[in-house]
This record gives sequence, C-alpha cells and structure tokens, in this order.
Amino acid sequence: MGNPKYNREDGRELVLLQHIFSLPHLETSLRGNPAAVLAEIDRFAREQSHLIHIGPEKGAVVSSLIAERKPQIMVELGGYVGYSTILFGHAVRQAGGQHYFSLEINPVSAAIASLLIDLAGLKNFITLLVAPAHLSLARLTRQGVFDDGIDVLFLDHFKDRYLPDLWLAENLGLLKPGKSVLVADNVSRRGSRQETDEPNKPHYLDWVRGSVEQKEEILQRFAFNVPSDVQLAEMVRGGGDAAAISAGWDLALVPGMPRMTYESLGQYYTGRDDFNEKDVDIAQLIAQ
Ligand SMILES: C[S@@+](CC[C@H](N)C(=O)[O-])C[C@H]1O[C@@H](n2cnc3c(N)ncnc32)[C@H](O)[C@@H]1O
Repeated sequence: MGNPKYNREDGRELVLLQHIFSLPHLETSLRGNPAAVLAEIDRFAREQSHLIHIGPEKGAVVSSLIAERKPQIMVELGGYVGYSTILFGHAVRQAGGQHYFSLEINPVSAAIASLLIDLAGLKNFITLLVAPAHLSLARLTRQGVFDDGIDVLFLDHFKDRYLPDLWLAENLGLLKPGKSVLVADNVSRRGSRQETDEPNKPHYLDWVRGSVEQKEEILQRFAFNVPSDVQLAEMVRGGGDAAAISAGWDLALVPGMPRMTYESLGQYYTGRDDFNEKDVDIAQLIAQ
C-alpha cells in the first residue's frame, strides 16, 4: 500500500487542472503570469494533494543557477504537470535564453502541462515532447536543435533512467565541456528511499563524480548492443532513432563516455528526506 500521501494513482493531477481552471481569478491574474500559476500549483500540493513537482525551495536554487549561467538551451527530462517547466522556462526566457524543452513520457501529465504552460503564457518559448526521453533526445538531435549543445540538462524523471539518458546525451555529443551543466533532482545518498541503490546498478553520482577508470569499470558491467563500425551521433543526426535502431542500436542503453568528467558545483540539501524533497545536485562537464 505504501504511504497514501504518495499514492498518485487517484487522478489528482486532473483534479489540479480542474481546480486551476475554475479559479475566479483565472483571467484576471493567472493568465500570462507564471509566478501566479506556480503559486496555485504549490497551494494545491500543500492544501489538497501532494504532487511530485520540484517545489519552491529547490526550484529557487535552480532558478538562481539559470539567472547566473544564462543558458541558451535547457532541457528537462520529466515534465510531469509542468511546474518545473513553467518555473525554469520562465527563468531561461528572462535570462535571455533561446528555448526550453520538456520531455515527458506520460501523455496525461503532458496534456495537463501543456494547458498550464499555455495559461502561464510560455507556449511559444517551450517545446513539450511526449515520449520516453531517450527517443525525444534522438528526435531533437536529428532536428539540429542541439547543434550548439545543451547548456543545462535537468534530470527529474525516473531515477533508473538518469544514467542511461545521460549516457545517450554524452554519446550524441550534446554536452559541451566548460559549458554544459547537469542538474539532478534527489540523487543524494542520504535518506531512506534510494531507487538506484540496487546491487548491480551504478548510482548517478558514481558516474558524475567518478574518474575515467572508475567509469570504464562501470561500463564493463553492462551488455551494450553497440554496432562496431557506426558512429551513433552521425547516425542519429542523419536519420533519428529509426536509423539508429535499424543499425542495431538500442537507444535506451547506449554506453556513456568515460573521458567526459564532471566537476561538482554543489549539492543543495533540504534537510527533509521525504520522497521528493531531498536534494538537488549540480555538476559541470569539464573534460571530454
Ligand atoms: C518527479 S516527476 C517530474 C516533476 C517535474 N520536473 C516538476 O518538478 O514539476 C517525474 C516525471 O518523469 C516522467 N518520466 C518518467 N520516466 C520518463 C522517461 N523515460 N522519459 C520522460 N519522462 C519520464 C514521469 O511520467 C513523471 O511525470
């Protein structure tokens, strides 16, 4: 059964949508106002049903990073109902950035997010793609939107996909040394719930903090399906996921690049070990 607070199979996200679109100040103060839309989502999560959004405290940490780094292109893996999309998309736009991409696997969550993003007035600045993140990364790579790299990659989807999707981004050449920053939600080893701490699965931080040798050792534990004679990045740029798949690649499990090493820019810890309120980890790619 688990904690009923976290039982999310009750349609609460649709209730949130109904709630927001029936507020009396919808047209007067919510439309076109990202901060007001976010405040209503936070209020709903506090007073009615718990949501798995990043929330205002960790959200502010990432918003400050955006204001400081001024990313042109930011990509989030796991858009859910659009809270972080609206918060960070707005911050990227305010910082003079070009575009925000939100990748979400669940079509119901994405439909809700789409309406809330539109309500907040950010529709033209944000692209929301509904598919497993690895397929959307391939699709956007093919479209050339990442030709100058991803400036901030925000990982907030399923924990067991953080590493495989980071590996794909590395392999496709989407991360640039001295520039690209990774922001990962809830990856600290503190707290009791560690979905990634299973015996044979490396933890996200093993990779992001690891040396070249440690990362080579991590990759040896996996059976990758890697055709020897074809460069994945070229293939995906030319023909997207279809070309890669027909050449024998499994985009869901592509080896990372051990020579890409990261420098930690800090870990913000909330002091709470609730399921989605623990920490946010920030690291920058330094070598390739
Ligand atoms: C913790 S929620 C994201 C919260 C959101 N970033 C926020 O702060 O408002 C995780 C989301 O990741 C999505 N997700 C899980 N696996 C995914 C995948 N492989 N690709 C894209 N989205 C995924 C889930 O459907 C869920 O909506």
